[in-house]
Parts: sequence; structure tokens; C-alpha cells
Amino acid sequence: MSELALEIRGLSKAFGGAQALSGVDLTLRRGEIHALLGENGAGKSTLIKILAGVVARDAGTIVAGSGLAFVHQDLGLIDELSVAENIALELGYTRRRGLISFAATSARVAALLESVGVDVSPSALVGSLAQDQKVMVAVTRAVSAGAGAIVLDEVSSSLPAPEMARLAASLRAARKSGVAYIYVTHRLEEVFDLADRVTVLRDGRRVATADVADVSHDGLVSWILGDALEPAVREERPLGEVALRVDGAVSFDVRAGEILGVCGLIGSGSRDVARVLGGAASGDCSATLHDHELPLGDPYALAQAGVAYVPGDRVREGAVLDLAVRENLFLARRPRGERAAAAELVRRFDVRPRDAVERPLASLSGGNQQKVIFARALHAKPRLLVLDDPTAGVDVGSRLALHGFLRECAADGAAIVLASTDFEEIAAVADRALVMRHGRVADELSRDQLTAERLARAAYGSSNLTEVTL
Ligand SMILES: Nc1ncnc2c1ncn2[C@@H]1O[C@H](COP(=O)(O)OP(=O)(O)OP(=O)(O)O)[C@@H](O)[C@H]1O
Repeated sequence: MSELALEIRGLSKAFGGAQALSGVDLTLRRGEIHALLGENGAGKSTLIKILAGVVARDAGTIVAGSGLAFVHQDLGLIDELSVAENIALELGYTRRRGLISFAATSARVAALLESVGVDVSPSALVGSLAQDQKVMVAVTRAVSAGAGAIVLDEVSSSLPAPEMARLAASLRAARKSGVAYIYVTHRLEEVFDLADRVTVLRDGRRVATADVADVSHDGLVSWILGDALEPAVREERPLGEVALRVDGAVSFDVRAGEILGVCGLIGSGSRDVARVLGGAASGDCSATLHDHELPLGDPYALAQAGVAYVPGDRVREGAVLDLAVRENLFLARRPRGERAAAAELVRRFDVRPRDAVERPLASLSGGNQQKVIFARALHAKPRLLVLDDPTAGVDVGSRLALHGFLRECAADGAAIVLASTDFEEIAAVADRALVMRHGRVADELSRDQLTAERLARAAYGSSNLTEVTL
């Protein structure tokens, strides 16, 4: 066991009749980053919830070398407190003669940050840090609690590519302290940037475990999906007249049939563009759709005006978890033949399990919940479709399928605004992209200029790659 931080044998779990995990083995070596992959519903969250003690296992053994800790996407940090205070909440404050010593606490935290290789000041307010730095503070907090293994559960899922590159560098450095990481992601590039080994789950079974150096991108895809991916075809789409005009702090046009990508670093304002147009936030601008003023700020009136919105925060903005999939599909307007229509959408958008229609949305895996929200927006046949990071948490196969649906929607004449933290996604589907910096449109890239790397450079405002440390 000495070389192992964690050993899982024969882990099984069923929910009702559905076998979420069947006899899964996984070993985690000290000081390794071990990626855990699998399509939506493969069983990753169930495995993690069992490790965390939130879900009881049906069978199997788990032996942990030392403590296990969990860092989820929301990180659980308090923005208004300093780095030292956030970590001291876990570590305990250092006392001198019975009194809390902030100086001594800060020195202890500084030493801890250094041991993990995190370059932030203990006195910095967490709210002022970049998202990748926040992840590393959460990691340091877990280390301070004595964790020998840390599960990073989709911490990168809404992290723009440039910030992800920095997080990858920090995590690679952090591994030297001997702590082991399980790293859950749907972005395969990250596996190659970051991980030492990889385990793939499919339908609750372990399909493979391998050294990352021995696997290819296509090999991973076929383990994940049980099949190869059809390469996406990018057909030329004729663009129509200008359909959407936005005027204000940010001004731009989108033509009918055009997919406009919007991206930037966190805080650049790129996602705010989608939130304002989708009716989830108010903003300092006005907009017209086919020359009619859009009722921004009023989600219901926006929907009436032909706008559909796929929110980034599906739990708070997009979905009612306690309601059935069918009810979530038709929240605003219930069609005749609702059951048949819902079953058809579930089939077309490949929502799993297949009998999901009458199940509560909460019982679906995260990625399958997102497909339901996507299906609802596209079913409305919008004239303007606004999406905020729509494929975060969606597996590699489903993502390609959703991109295909986006292209179909554009081919039907919709104007599409796609804000995404996944720069590969924008490069793959957008006809044009705006790159935001400090709340303004800083760059515009046309179709033939669109690559993930160029987007990342533009997001930083640098044409010099060495400054960017991608
Ligand atoms: N509370 C629950 N009740 C019923 N079924 C559940 C419950 N939680 C998970 N499941 C089912 O267990 C299976 C595995 O789901 P899990 O959430 O572990 O997948 P995942 O790999 O984490 O997917 P994703 O990438 O979408 O997050 C799915 O079929 C899911 O519908």
C-alpha cells in the first residue's frame, strides 16, 4: 500500500434497476495525476460520491493511504476572506499564549502555499484572485487538512483555455509534494497536458487504465464512446441579412444563419453578453432582432420575441431539478401530444437513460441534464439562440452532436450567439468570434483566422506567445 494513495476494488452501485457502477477497480499512486474519464452517465460522479461517503456502495472495498479530500467546481471558498483565512478555516488558527496570531497563521499558510507551489500572497482576498489561482487555494486547503489524495471534480469545466493552461502548470508542480490527484474532466486536451495515467469508465464499468504517454486522442475517444467519432463536417452556410443588432457598452451585429462566438478570460464580460441577451442579467445596452426592439431584462417577453437561451448555470437559471424531464422540456408552453414530443426530443438529443422522460431531472447525470436544456431551447425554433457555455460538462461525443444541432439551427436561419469558455468549441463551430477584454470587444476574428490558440492570445491581448505561457 505504501506506494498507493488509494485503492478501490470491485466497486458496485445500482440506483433502482440501473447499474451505475459494476465492479470498478482503480488504484491511485502517490504523486500522480490520474484522469477519470467517461461519457455522461458513465458513473464518475457516483464513484466520487461513494468515496466522499455521500452515496453508500453496494459492494467493493476502498483503502485510502491517508485522508481524501474533494474539490468541486464551486470550490467552497469565501471570496470576502483572505487566502490565509480561508485556509485557516480548515487548518485552524495558530495561537500564541492562547490568542489567535494572525502573523503566525499567515506564516504557516505561506509555507503551505510554497510546499504546494502556489504563488499567491496569504493576505490576498480570495475574491481578487483569478479562477485558476482559486482552484489552487482550494487544493492547498485540502492539503492543509492532511489529504494524501484529492479529487478534482470538473474544476476546469467553465475555465477558459488560457486560465486552464496556468492551472495545468500549477497542478503539475503541486504533484511533487507527493499528493495524488483524481482529475475528472470532459476536455481531452487536458488529459494530455496534465495527467500521468488515465482510467475510462463506460456504462459503469472500467474500460481501461493506461499511462497517458501510451494513448492517443482517438484511442481515448474510442474507449469513452466504445466507437470512433465521425469527424465533423464544416459545410459552407449562406448567411442572410443582419438579424441582431446590439448597441451600447458592447456593440455588434449577427446575421441570420450566422454563429457568432464570444470568448475571453474570466471577468472579461464575454459571458455577460450572453446573460444579458438571454434575459438573465440586465446590461447597459439595447438590441433589435429583425428591426424589433428586444425586451432585454424580461426573460418571458424575450422568449415571446423568438429568443431562446441556454444558460451556463443550469441549476439556478435553467432547470427545475425536482420536475420530470418532460416538464422541464416544456416549462413555458406545453404542446399537444406532450408525451410523444418529449420522448422524441429525448431520443433526438440522446438523453440517457432512454426512459428518462418521466424521471426527475435530478436523477440524470450532469451532462444529460444539460442536453435536456439544450433540447428545450432548440425545440422552440428560435430566431435568436443565445448560449452561455452550453457544453460544459458534456461528453466528447454528445458535444459533437450538439454542435451539429447548432449548425442545423443556423441553417434554418437563426442568429446564434455562442459564449463559450471552450476555445476549441468556438474555433470548431463559430463563423466569426469576438474576443472580450475588460468589458469591451478587443478583437474580432473571421472564420479563416479562428483557432483556439489565436483566441487564447487575443484573450490575453498579446500576439507574443511567450508572454502568454500557454
Ligand atoms: N440519485 C440517482 N437516482 C437514480 N439514478 C441515478 C442517481 N444518480 C445517478 N444515477 C444514474 O447513475 C448513472 C451514472 O451517473 P453519474 O452521475 O455517476 O454519471 P457521470 O459519469 O458522473 O456523468 P456526467 O459526466 O454527466 O456528470 C446514470 O445512469 C444516472 O442516471
